[in-house]
Amino acid sequence: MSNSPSETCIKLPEEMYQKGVKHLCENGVTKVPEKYILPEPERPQNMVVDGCIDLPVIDFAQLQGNDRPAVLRKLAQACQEYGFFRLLMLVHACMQLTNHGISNEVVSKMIDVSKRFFELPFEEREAYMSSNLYATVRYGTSFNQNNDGVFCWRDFLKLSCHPIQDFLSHWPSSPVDLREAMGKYTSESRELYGMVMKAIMESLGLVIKNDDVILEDANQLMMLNWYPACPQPHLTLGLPPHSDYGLITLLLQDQVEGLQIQHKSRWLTVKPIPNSFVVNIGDQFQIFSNGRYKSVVHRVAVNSMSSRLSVATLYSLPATHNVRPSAELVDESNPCRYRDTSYADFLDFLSSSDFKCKRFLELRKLC
Ligand SMILES: O=C(O)CCC(=O)C(=O)O
Ligand SMILES: [Fe+2]
Repeated sequence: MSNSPSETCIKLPEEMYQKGVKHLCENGVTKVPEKYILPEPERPQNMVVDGCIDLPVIDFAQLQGNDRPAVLRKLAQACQEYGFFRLLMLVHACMQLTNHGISNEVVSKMIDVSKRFFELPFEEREAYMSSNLYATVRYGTSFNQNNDGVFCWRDFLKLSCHPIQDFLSHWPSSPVDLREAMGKYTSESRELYGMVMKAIMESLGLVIKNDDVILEDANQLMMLNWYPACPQPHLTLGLPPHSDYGLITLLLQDQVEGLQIQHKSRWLTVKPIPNSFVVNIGDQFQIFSNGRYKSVVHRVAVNSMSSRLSVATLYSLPATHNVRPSAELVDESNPCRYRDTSYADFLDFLSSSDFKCKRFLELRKLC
């Protein structure tokens, strides 16, 4: 399909776009407005999509059991080759797992209450809108609505989560069960993060103590992403190609597919599978591992049939900490590959970047 001829292109006042995609759809938009239409080469159907990817599966029960060394080897391979893996929470439906980090009930309540948040009347959601990137509770749209030339087909609610007692009372009070359901999810997700991070460190041959800053003080941020069903999904994207900034991201998604990862120059769709999380390495961990583990570019496609929800919990070093390659992973044959990076460097990048440049890591490379 060619770029839509201007006479058929919908153009709306800028403030309409700032209110988000859900608001547009609620106001009867039946075609994708010009603001969301990507240049032809960047449209999803013009980049090779090569089917689905079976991400390496890390079975949480096995990771906690006698097979740990073998699972850690698999984990190392997944982080080197894909930068992504699937964390399977339950192996057999009938098996009672203890210590498995997060319960099905907490996960399904989290998905349910998130969907109900996005279904609230616009006036209620709007109360949390802010263009301030530092806001600890922020409802917004697109990737970076302050800068994006072309907008993405996504609305989001961003919540700071750690320490929870500092933030819970600022989170939306509607739906009435939001704070309780998301508070529980946040705490259980953090437990899971601790176990996953210890395993990732161990897979690199590193030991991490419970009071290490990476465990105890890691910043925790939750991104609730809502991708409304889109009348012309071939023209736009839910999220543009990007890598995540932090250490690792734990991604929970509903049953609608949309996430695609770049692997050997191809775009591959990650099928949603119940009882599992998708875990990916972020830029900070690529730097920390001196390039051993990969922070992989991914994006989100939208579709005309269903809206989609995902909850990305991003763990990163506290804003006061610089990230640099671990001394234990630097030697003569593995020279230091990245310059020291502060959170301020990242925010500078974020506020200056546009839709086409989402590769913060490239700017931090030494060789
Ligand atoms: O919606 C998804 O599947 C991915 C979301 C994502 O990449 C992000 O929030 O950084
Ligand atoms: Fe992401």
